[in-house]
Amino acid sequence: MERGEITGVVLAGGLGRRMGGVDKGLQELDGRPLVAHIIERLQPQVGPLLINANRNAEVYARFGCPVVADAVPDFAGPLAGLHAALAAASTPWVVTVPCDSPFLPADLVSRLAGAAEQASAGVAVARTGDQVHPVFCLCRRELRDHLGDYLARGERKFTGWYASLATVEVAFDDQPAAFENINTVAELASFSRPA
Ligand SMILES: Nc1nc2c(ncn2[C@@H]2O[C@H](COP(=O)(O)OP(=O)(O)OP(=O)(O)O)[C@@H](O)[C@H]2O)c(=O)[nH]1
Repeated sequence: MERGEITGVVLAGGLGRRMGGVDKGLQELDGRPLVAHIIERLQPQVGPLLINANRNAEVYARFGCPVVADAVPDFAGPLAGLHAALAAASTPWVVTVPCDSPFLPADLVSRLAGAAEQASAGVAVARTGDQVHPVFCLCRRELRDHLGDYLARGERKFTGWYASLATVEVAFDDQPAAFENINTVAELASFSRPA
């Protein structure tokens, strides 16, 4: 799979409750919004980029890529963001990353893509140790309707969605710190780049 066949999606559509309800993707780390850190890491790994956000669309638009909101109402979780991205993307593959893991692996997409191809899987997700990180998800665009049906049934769990699909988990045990995420104001204040 070529890099240009993959749309990168920054998931920034959450409510940020543990941070007091702020728009997490716009909170600053080292003087720049989290979303800017993510774009810097993700852009070289993909073709087109999208931001998925449910608030402050005009602010996110300043980062130079299309902004898409969830179609499923009421903050249905990150799967709603993936669904919105699958509907908006024009490439055969989409990869999502959360807005709150600013030092995501530089080889994230190539490793997910290589594993998906090798296993003929439609979904590839990252894992470190026993912990699966389903919001780091590469998936085929043609799974949009399958995901739409799942959400329409009121289902919300990421792992439940892909359980019935050909899926591969890709171990990143060489760089677990790259998956650390920021949930609270205190974590934002003390967050540092992995060694
Ligand atoms: N599109 C979309 N993305 C979401 C939604 N909820 C969470 N996310 C994203 O999923 C990723 C992980 O989010 P969490 O930290 O679990 O949720 P959050 O809303 O950001 O923060 P909390 O409310 O503190 O849990 C982040 O990138 C969020 O932006 C949602 O309802 N819609």
